Amino acid sequence: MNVLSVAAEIFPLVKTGGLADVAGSLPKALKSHGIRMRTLVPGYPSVVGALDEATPIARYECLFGESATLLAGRVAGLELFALDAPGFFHRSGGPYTDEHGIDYPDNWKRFAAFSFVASQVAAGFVQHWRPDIIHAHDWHAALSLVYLKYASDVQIPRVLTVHNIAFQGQFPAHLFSALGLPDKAYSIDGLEYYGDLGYLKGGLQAADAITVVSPTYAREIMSPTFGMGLEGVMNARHDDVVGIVNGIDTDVWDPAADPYIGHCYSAKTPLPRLPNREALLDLFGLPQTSGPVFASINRLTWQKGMDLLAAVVDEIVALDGRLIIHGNGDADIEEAFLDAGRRFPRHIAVRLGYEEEFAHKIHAGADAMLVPSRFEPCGLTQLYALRYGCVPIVARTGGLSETIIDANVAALQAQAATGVQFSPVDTNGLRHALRRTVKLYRHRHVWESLQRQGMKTDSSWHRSAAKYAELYGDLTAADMRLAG
Ligand SMILES: Nc1ncnc2c1ncn2[C@@H]1O[C@H](COP(=O)(O)OP(=O)(O)O[C@H]2O[C@H](CO)[C@@H](O)[C@H](O)[C@H]2O)[C@@H](O)[C@H]1O
Repeated sequence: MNVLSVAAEIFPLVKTGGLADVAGSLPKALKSHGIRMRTLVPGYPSVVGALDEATPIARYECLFGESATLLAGRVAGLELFALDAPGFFHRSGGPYTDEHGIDYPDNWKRFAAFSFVASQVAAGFVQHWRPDIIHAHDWHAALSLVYLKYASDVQIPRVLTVHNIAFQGQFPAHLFSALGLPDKAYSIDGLEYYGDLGYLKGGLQAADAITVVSPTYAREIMSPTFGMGLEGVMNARHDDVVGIVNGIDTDVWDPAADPYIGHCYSAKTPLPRLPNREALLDLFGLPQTSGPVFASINRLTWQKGMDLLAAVVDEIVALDGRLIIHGNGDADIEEAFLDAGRRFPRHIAVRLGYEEEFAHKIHAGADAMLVPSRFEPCGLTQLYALRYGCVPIVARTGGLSETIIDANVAALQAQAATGVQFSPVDTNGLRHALRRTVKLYRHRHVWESLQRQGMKTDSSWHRSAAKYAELYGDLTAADMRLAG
């Protein structure tokens, strides 16, 4: 079976978060199910520059006002199509925002052009490669399903994955006429969204199946608290929604063969974490300690609850813990952590930005990974932490609640616990979780059991890839029944 995946990011070429990790690792995991997934991505310079033997397969003289070339090529075991449209994608900022973090004003057009081309590839535009399914990710690609449904003669089953319903691609309605879609696409069953255009909303309506990155989040976004305005659509599409937890790329995240860490180790020999811990404290300029080393590798945003963490740093200091922060995001949260680092230089170290190498070193050396998200569709950081024997301390929400087993009495007795969950997700809940964690940490055998159970957890794509394969199979079978 051939599947066209459509994503705005893909690891290792362009990444602002978990979407890239999933788009980069799912195709490999599907191979053993006989599925050949090729991914269309925007032709950012980092993508176009990395393509091996890039072959131009189509040329657009005027694609939404820009010239563009559709390229095919391979990178790191991935089969890619890249839409090389310099006017849209060769920019000095990030994939969606300029260097000041401001959304590009023409995002509506950039991702409409990208999605339009995706719909053409889905419809069999590329010689010798016809997809059986189109699988779009998040709002940047959602319009591809709308183009396919309303503006194509060829139809194939359409799948949309919601990685985070907070990002919806909402634009003024007057832009509709520039999208080249028939009028009927602007309706309550289509793109219309509270009088605006809703790219994600349109994709949710046009999809034959909607996947959400955990069953818990799939339920949560049917409520106003988490649905962010789309709860009505999610409820209406209820029968076509399936929650599938993300897997991780166990080749990229493997403490037994990680090129970024000084001392490799595995569940059988977890002791060598100690030199990694020492090296990590040195790297971040913190004194060595017998107290717990907490870390958080995160976007510094409200969603991730990083303002809550910044508000309780005094608790970590009082518990004689260390805290390592790596990430970037909202200016006030960045400043709150920098300030904490200045106030408690022996306890708190901050490195703004994001580098894969630091992320790996931190997972391999820290004792506990803090993930205090207010909502979390799935979450990958806690899965990487599990595999690295870095005990996850997570908010009880979304995918975090179903991937980490709380160290309650029953779970500890059964030797099943892998971390700490906390609720309510506020500063009191987080303070309580920190105190619980330190108590567990002081019981070496209990702590080592948490680490061992975590490292034994299978967070690979194994089970989840099978669920995607099953979904694709069901959709193509239904499609053939309709055609027959
Ligand atoms: N400041 C930063 N800049 C760049 N990268 C950073 C970063 N901080 C952390 N990262 C990295 O980005 C990834 C984070 O992925 P997550 O899944 O935890 O959250 P994210 O909100 O990005 O993804 C969304 O999509 C994924 C995939 O479906 C869901 O798991 C998740 O719940 C949902 O919010 C990790 O690889 C992490 O190391």
